[in-house]
Amino acid sequence: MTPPEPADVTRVTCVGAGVIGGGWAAHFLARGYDVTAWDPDPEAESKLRRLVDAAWPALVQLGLAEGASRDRLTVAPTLEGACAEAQFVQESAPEQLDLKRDLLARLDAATPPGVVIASSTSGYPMTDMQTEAADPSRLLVGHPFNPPYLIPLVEVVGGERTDPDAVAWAARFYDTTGKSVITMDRELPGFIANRLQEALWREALHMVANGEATVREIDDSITEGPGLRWAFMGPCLTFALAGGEGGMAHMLDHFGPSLKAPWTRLEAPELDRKLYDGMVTGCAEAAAGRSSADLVAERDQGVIDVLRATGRLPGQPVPGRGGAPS
Ligand SMILES: NC(=O)C1=CN([C@@H]2O[C@H](COP(=O)(O)OP(=O)(O)OC[C@H]3O[C@@H](n4cnc5c(N)ncnc54)[C@H](O)[C@@H]3O)[C@@H](O)[C@H]2O)C=CC1
Ligand SMILES: C[N+](C)(C)CC(=O)CC(=O)[O-]
Repeated sequence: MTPPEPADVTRVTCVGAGVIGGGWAAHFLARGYDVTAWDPDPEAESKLRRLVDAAWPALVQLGLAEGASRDRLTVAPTLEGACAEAQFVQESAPEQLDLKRDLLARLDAATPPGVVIASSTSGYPMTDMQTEAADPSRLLVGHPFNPPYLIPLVEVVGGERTDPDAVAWAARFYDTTGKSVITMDRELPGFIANRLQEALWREALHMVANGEATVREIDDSITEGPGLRWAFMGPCLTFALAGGEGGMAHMLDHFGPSLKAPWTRLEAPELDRKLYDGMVTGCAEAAAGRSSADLVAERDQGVIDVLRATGRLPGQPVPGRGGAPS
């Protein structure tokens, strides 16, 4: 059986309904889909509905699709029931390889033939996860960014046994739902964005472990500095401007040698108790009394303000900037 045309999809299933599965559910609901969720946690439904309720004001600001409603969310009692009529499945279960392998095989068995099944994994190659499925050809990675209902990017990539047509279908489907898609033609652990984020994160952990900087200084160094540029211009083009009229060529001539300077320490630090506690305490200090719900609301408003200011709200196309959500 072939999957429906991406534009004809009306029903989406989200398996695993935590931070990311719930965020995907909010995204699809806001875009006017019927969403069925399944999660083995008995508390999952109340957590999911709380997450969707917290996300909804931001989604209303962005503009809901015609017919979009939180009433179109159903929580199924079984995985099989959740998948029986799915036209697309987004898996967002915990990041454990054996769990993903078994779960993807179960999803494959429960989902109508031809329907594409995407994993939200943050870094496992699909080749390593599709090993147990009877039909691995429809399994692929659709890696989102938190929160999936606001951050446009999704990285799409198949495994060795994925049908390229399934990858192309998923890219078109995500695009239809308003996501900004990067389709990768090969597997890289961590894909593109997490490979970049991981380098920054590793250095942040080293600085905290060594007492070189506090959590707050690290966060301020990005939000008051490079992060302002990165919202609309990537690190490569930004650094080309560091070369003045000479552009990237002058930038490389000038600063190339510092690539060999000990600015970075590429081995991951040991995540021992001291570092763990230092990060947790440092984040509590940086939150300065704001609850997790306060921070989610602040983040959501901040992302919307940035999207608006940089012309990336629906219907705000800006020349030279790809991937505006529709
Ligand atoms: N948290 C983040 O910032 C991001 C996470 N991801 C990926 O999304 C996936 C989910 O991560 P989170 O939502 O952060 O985790 P989470 O811990 O918030 O949620 C995971 C959910 O999966 C459920 N679950 C447990 N066992 C399950 C099973 N066998 N089948 C189905 N569901 C099961 C849990 O009850 C929980 O509700 C992971 O693969 C992660 O790497 C991707 C992008 C960003
Ligand atoms: C922390 N994380 C590695 C799970 C983050 C991601 O995968 C993407 C994101 O939201 O930054």
